[in-house]
Amino acid sequence: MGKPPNLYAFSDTDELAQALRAFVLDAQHIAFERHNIFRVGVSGGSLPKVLAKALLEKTNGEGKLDFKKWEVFFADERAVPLDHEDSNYRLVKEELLDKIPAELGAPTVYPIDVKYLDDIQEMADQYEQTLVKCFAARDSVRVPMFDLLLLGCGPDGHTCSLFPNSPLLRETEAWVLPISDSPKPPPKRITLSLPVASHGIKIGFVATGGGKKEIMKQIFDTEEGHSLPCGLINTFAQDRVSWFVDYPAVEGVSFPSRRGNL
Ligand SMILES: O=C1O[C@H](COP(=O)(O)O)[C@@H](O)[C@H](O)[C@H]1O
Repeated sequence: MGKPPNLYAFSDTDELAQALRAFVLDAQHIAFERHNIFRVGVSGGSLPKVLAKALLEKTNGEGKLDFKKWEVFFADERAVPLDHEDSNYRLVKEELLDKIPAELGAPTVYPIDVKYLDDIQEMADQYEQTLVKCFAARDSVRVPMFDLLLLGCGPDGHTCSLFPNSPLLRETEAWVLPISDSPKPPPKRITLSLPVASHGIKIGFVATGGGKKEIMKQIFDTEEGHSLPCGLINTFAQDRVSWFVDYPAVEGVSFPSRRGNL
């Protein structure tokens, strides 16, 4: 596998959130040094709640989040209105964005263009154009490099809206892809392609709860797990990937996890 990903396990989500905060602060620091802006791709699902705990709860910890220099993009999004209960934007907004204290500044957020709810190819193309404008022209950058990608892992090993055995996993050119038959509802979505979802300076996965332990065993302990979407990102991005999990999610996993500390 080359350089293996980092697997950090914690006794509860409070501890996990503290470590995730340190990880995000580190990524922010690297990004500010690099280009004084912090480009983050976020997922929906269970991630926004844990992320909000990491970023909003007061800690004694060092480091300041400077949200006004953040640009927030969506690793995947469902083709629904932005206030719909299935919208990843709505989830991230309600869990995190709406709760950021004014003194920390407000990020620039890039939701999908809901004009294209009935044409997901066009929606994906438009979102790709958004990335092109923010990250530099497509001609000069083959694949955009996020400062930080924050991803989830479904119980089937999907991440973003890249599902196991999907032909979308073979895409090498497009940055953003439409999907019309997602096995998990709602069916119509857009997603970062695998090359983009693997192209973060840092990539953080968050997976919690016993419901994830079987898939974690597959991803980390089996050969077949390497071809699951999460496993492919581990393989491509190697030690740029860090997993933040709780003990129930790695019960029975043999791959070495570091307990409690980054
Ligand atoms: O459908 C989705 O699922 C994944 C995983 O969700 P989780 O609830 O198991 O963490 C999520 O990362 C993705 O953004 C979402 O659209």
